[in-house]
Amino acid sequence: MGEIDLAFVQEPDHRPKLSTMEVDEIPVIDLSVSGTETLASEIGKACQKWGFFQVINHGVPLQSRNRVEKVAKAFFDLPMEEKRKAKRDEFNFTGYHDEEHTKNVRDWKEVFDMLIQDPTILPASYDPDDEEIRTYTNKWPENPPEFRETCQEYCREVEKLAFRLLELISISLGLARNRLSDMFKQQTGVLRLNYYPPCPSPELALGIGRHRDGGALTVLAQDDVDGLQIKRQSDGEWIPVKAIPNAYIINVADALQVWSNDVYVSVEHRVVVNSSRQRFSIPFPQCHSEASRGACE
Ligand SMILES: O=C(O)CCC(=O)C(=O)O
Ligand SMILES: [Fe+2]
Repeated sequence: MGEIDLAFVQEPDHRPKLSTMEVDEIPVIDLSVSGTETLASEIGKACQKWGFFQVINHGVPLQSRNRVEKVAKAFFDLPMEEKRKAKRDEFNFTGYHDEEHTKNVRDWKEVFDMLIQDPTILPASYDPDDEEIRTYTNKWPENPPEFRETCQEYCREVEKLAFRLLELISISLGLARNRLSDMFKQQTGVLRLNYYPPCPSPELALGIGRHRDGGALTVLAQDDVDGLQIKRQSDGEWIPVKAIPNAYIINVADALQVWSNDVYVSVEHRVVVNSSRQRFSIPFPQCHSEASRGACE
């Protein structure tokens, strides 16, 4: 089957069409202009119709984002044996990983996962009667030396944006401003660095197969290489999300769909790879332990 391992090959129905179609439909919301009520209403409409929107003038310092992008590139550029020193293991899911599967097909990507709250204490199982807990800690690479501090600083900045968005979403649902954000005093999210290397058969594989995100919402930074596609609700077509420099892509995740009684939608998305350019993205999921257990109010 061509030049890639069969483990990466999608079933024919799920292979991407590598068209150059560009669609500019997903709402772009400027967080610096309108008043709170207007913003909440725009966001609410986007969450209903698309489950996705982009934000500009969002308050995350560009310097902090540039720095984290730089250390991510430097880390994934390291030789494989160096990256594997920070590899995930069976006891701790943090660190480097290059064997993730989505829907049983291997993704064409490498990732680095770090806990936003270190240590993070989580229930040992999804069984609500199981009292056992597990403690997880971060695994940091030695190189680049500024990796840890840079990522931690970025997490603090992007978390402020995630909380602001949760407040606006709460207002948009007719709830008190802090109704949703109050559930996140105990943060259990994992900041992920995604690296998609060039792929010799981009018509057969995906950077990430189709999926919906867990948690409440995801705040995603992507670079200038397109690749993210979402499944349009109106007709089930896969449409690309155009990268706007320095914007964030926000998507409703599963817990928010449940909390909104299915008014807001957690939409399927995937990542298409290409044969010439590498791509980087950084998702920040807003999660908490009840959401990650699936036990939502
Ligand atoms: O790389 C992207 O643009 C999307 C990443 C994503 O969907 C995920 O990590 O869940
Ligand atoms: Fe995702």
